[in-house]
Amino acid sequence: MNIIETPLEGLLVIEPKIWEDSRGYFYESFSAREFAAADINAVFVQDNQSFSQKGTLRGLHAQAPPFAQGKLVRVIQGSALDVAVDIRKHSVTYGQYFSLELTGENHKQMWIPPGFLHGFITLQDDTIFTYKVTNYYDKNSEIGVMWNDPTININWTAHIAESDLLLSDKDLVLEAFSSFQSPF
Ligand SMILES: Cc1cn([C@H]2C[C@H](O)[C@@H](COP(=O)(O)OP(=O)(O)O[C@H]3O[C@H](C)C(=O)[C@H](O)[C@H]3O)O2)c(=O)[nH]c1=O
Repeated sequence: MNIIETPLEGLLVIEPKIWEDSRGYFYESFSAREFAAADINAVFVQDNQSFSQKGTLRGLHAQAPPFAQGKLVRVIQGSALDVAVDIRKHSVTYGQYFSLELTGENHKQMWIPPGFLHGFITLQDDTIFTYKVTNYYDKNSEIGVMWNDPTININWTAHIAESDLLLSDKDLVLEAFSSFQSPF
């Protein structure tokens, strides 16, 4: 697998080796041996999967310590613009984001260590988004910032009209970044 660093220290793009033949394709979607060889410190305890129609925006979410999660994210079917926001208080890139289109065709993944808000917007109907996490879900540890916070200023809607967005009630009332107290 190819590992590509991003401008946010620790946040990585992973391009697995794809084996294609007349039947289709095969690839190792995760290898603890490859992660160890790349010195990526991650022990996964839970896999998540969500199914969304085009224009669904989930985020910006994280879990606070001691339930902070590292996430290995990918799209199995469809496509999504995936976004990670650095909320490590002492990071030189605090408040900055990185985004990448993950699709069922490009097989790209993102390793998002603890200390980042995560979210995505789906760009096609019937998009299946799946990810491995390094800690269990803990509802009381959930933290979040509004998807359209003007300080972070994520360009979500280059592909989707804002009027077509689908968000949960929870995601309509998350915090403003200006008042957000990061626990990282
Ligand atoms: C996250 C989670 C949720 N749930 C249950 C509890 C909720 O009633 C229901 C739907 O959860 P939610 O609306 O929070 O799902 P998303 O909006 O996709 O949340 C995720 O969105 C962004 C993209 C993330 O990176 C996080 O993993 C997560 O916050 O699933 C569980 O049982 N286990 C879990 O790990």
